[in-house]
Amino acid sequence: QQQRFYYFCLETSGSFTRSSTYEANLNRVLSSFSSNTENDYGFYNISSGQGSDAANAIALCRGDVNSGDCLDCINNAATELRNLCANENEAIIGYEKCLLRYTNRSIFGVAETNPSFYMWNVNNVTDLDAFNQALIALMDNLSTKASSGTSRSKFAMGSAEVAASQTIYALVQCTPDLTGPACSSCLSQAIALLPSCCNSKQGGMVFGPSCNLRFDIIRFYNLATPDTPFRRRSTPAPPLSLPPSMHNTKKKGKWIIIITVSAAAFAVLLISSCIFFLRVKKSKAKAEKSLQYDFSTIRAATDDFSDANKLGQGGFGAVYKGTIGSEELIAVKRLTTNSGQGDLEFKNEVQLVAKLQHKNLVRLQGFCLEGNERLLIYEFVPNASLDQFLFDPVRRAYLDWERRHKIIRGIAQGLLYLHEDSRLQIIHCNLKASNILLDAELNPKISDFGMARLCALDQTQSVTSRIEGTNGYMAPEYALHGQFSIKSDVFSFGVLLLEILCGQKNSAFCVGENVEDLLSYAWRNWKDGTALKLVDPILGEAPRTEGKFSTTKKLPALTNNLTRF
Ligand SMILES: Nc1ncnc2c1ncn2[C@@H]1O[C@H](COP(=O)(O)OP(=O)(O)OP(=O)(O)O)[C@@H](O)[C@H]1O
Repeated sequence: QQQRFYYFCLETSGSFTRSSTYEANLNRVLSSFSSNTENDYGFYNISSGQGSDAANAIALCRGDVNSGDCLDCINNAATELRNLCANENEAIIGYEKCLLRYTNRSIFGVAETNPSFYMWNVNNVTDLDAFNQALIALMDNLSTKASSGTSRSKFAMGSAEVAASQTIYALVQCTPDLTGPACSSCLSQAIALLPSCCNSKQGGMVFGPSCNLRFDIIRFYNLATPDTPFRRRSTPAPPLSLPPSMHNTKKKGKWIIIITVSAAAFAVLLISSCIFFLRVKKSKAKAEKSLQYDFSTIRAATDDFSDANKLGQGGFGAVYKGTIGSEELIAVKRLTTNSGQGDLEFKNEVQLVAKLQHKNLVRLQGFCLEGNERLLIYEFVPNASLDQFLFDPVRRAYLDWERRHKIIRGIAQGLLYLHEDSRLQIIHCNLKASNILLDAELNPKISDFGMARLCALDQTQSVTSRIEGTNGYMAPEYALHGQFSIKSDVFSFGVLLLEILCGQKNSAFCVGENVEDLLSYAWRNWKDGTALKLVDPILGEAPRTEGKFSTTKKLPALTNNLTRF
């Protein structure tokens, strides 16, 4: 069983339709790994098709993995990625032992650093300064090795002593199609992420499409000699032995050698530390800059926060529609919550939440911070929120069972990502129909996740006061004792699911003329074996034998691109 670390379904490269030429090419590419045995250095680069229908895939196994495990990992990745990413042209998945990406763009030989992903070991190191020094030197050393002209595999692994009792083990790797300088620059950017991801941690990993690195205080790789042909790499390398001349060195000579080496090592460490921290500072400033918007730009984009552009008012502030340039649509949340959070903390939190990207999450594009103004800039999602469809007697008819089912699946996938698959576990705490936005194809996107972090609020207080404890989405232990966990989100998801199924608000549920409590009604009918009574009559009479509902009523046709009602 392979351990999956991350995956991204990338919407930026567009999507394909079922049975399209691109889909056929993609399937061909993904099924050809097993037949392609020429995989020196565990690297595959396979393409099928021409022009915009071309599917290009790259797969790379960790440099110490043998070819059998490598193929198993890649084939499993191909199957999983196709299941996880329904129809995006581009996607990437990473496991402990391999990564796989496909796209309709030409990617061979191109160094790419986005999307990146990192993880860390939760345990802290004891002597931070000594650890960092050893780590920086080791990473720089491995990075030089992997990107040097002699390294055809673009892979290097090794270890460094922190103290007599502690060793750091690390590996770095680029896809072998990169040139040496491209590999070196890719690895520098990955190394520059270490302080923000893994500072003071005993282990960490940074993954990007073209390069990755990992370190730990436990040896996690197989001992093997880098640059031996890939298929022979399962043999352990012989232990290192000192050159005979050194065994014979007299004590005095030994001391000289040690001092010389130490002085040189110290100089290297000093220089690499300076370069390392400069790099980190530069890359952090760059990332912040690209996320930060000027207030004047947003004011112009929203026509000075005009009422005409106001999309609604939520617990954290009003939301406005805006247009940047001639066509980029954004949604701007003008925060009113005065959390007392410092500017730096706010920026850091935005950086973290902006990295959470999934097709079923509303993308946080940036922020604005000027004087008392704090704005969050999101992608604009054109079809408003689920409640505005589901609880509207006319628009509800657009949501046939197929669409509702797709919405439920999407919400579940987005929530799973927040709970389990993202680098930062997020408990939403306020999952409800108005926080599910619908895009032009009625795909659901969860909004308002990470708000407790962005407003530095105590999650219990903020959410209870905003929900006022009565809206029925909260798990009992949360409503009564303020205890929240991913399980409380699952409870809210269950309530939302029932609402989608019956097409009525939990807080205003009626059976005929009688006002009832949706959860009690659902439970009673479930126990009595009459659960179908819950189903929205608009969906038709009964589910088919395989458990799918079908619509008996002819619904008004949806336009390709629904606009906001
Ligand atoms: N990214 C977006 N694109 C389009 N519309 C949005 C976007 N974000 C929010 N909206 C709209 O703005 C309105 C207010 O959203 P907001 O999330 O602030 O409030 P809410 O969900 O009603 O309340 P709460 O703060 O409790 O979550 C909603 O009607 C929503 O449809």
